[in-house]
Amino acid sequence: MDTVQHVFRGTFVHSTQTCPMEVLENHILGVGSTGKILFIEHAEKEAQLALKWKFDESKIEDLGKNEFFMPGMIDTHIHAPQYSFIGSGMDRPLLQWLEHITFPTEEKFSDLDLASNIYETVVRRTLKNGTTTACYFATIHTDASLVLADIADRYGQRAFIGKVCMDSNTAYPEYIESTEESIAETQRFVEAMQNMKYDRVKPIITPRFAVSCSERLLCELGRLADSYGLHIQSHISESVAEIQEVLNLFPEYNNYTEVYSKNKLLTNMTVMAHGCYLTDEELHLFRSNGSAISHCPNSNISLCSGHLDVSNVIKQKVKVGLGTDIAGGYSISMLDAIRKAIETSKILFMEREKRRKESKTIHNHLQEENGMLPEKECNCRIKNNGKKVLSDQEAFRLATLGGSQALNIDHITGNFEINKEFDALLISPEIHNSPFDVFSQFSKEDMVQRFLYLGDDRNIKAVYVAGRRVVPFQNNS
Ligand SMILES: Nc1nc2[nH]cnc2c(=O)[nH]1
Ligand SMILES: [Zn+2]
Repeated sequence: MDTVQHVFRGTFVHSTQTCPMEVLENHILGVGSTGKILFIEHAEKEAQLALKWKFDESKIEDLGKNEFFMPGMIDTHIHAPQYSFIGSGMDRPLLQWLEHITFPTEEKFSDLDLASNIYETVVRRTLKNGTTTACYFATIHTDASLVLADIADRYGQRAFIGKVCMDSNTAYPEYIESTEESIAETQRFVEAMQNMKYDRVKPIITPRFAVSCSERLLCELGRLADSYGLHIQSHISESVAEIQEVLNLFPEYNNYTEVYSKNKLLTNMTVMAHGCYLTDEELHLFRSNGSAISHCPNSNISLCSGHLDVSNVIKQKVKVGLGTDIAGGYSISMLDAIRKAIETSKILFMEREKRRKESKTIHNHLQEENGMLPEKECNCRIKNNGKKVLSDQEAFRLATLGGSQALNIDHITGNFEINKEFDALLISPEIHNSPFDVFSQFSKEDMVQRFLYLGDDRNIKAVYVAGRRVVPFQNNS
């Protein structure tokens, strides 16, 4: 029997398959020596649990008043080198932004000192903001990508690391590899990562996007992913100009999704960023292949790329998580991704309503809504009840359990179910300098909601990955 490493008593908030946000008050959670959750029960069972798991009740760590644990957040799409220009260059559309800002910056990451410096900063910053798992794009440089892996491991962050592959770049030909080089270097990267035997840092096959990859490269990367049993990440249907470019480059394919699927890049271990313009037919292919979408709402807005209708993605039963897409997105915080996902959903709802109201009389509209009364005439939350707007709870689930499903690691992390690893954030709403206020009438649900909308890293008192406290940072990291 595993020995108990930590026992916490207090409030635990998480998502399950059936409930987007479950608030467990006065509970007790035990973490074993391997970092796995051994039990989570109502605190009235304390004595029984102490007997069964052989721990001393005086060792229980009590949470402060109004504090709670939530699962660590999962950033399913982030470009580590782009942290060096975060919050700048937001006035260009995607393809121009890549050519003029992104590629010239990434090219410089052949310099290992630069890479090490930026990568250490990004790992620290993401961890401090509660990202316990990050799915990173690095650059085309193998050795610098290995540096990122090493830093993530040293700080204890759970991570996927992608050495970026691109053998076609007419926009900025200085930043490119040959097809053979890209394949050989990917193999070298994967084998070097496997030799390191990191516990929680894994390689991920990373064709940048179809615009910058030849068909042969895509095909060989699909083969490599298959033969090594690896995860895959890329971009898809982010902007209209990008889609047009893909259709020009790959005229023999019916749509963007087919370019990846026919090259074995759309598997149940694939996460594709954006997907703003995917048709239901393409979403169907995602679903049947078990592939996921990383919804990156900040980036979609910042680069004026488009909007993803995440409610439709959920309705089509496609796996979906959230991503910051640094530096297309300007915020490192997954709390921002939660907020922007909700706001995008509201914008889409209002646009739909506007179109509907323009084309129909109010009378017809109400009939179509199954007799639902207009908002003024009833008390119900018409938008959420009508399932038209992403709820706060659902957005919370996307940032935690949804991300773990998207990355196919939901058997390991994503919530506080027994046997999963304890990836968790200790949230303290009443910390000194808190960005929001707590009033006496607040329920625990109110507290969580205020944190999601108003909180920041100041409220994240501690971060745990697999039971190990990784924030505040330890001396060796
Ligand atoms: N947002 C974003 N989209 C891309 N498509 C190809 N590369 C990129 C990138 O670095 N960022
Ligand atoms: Zn991206």
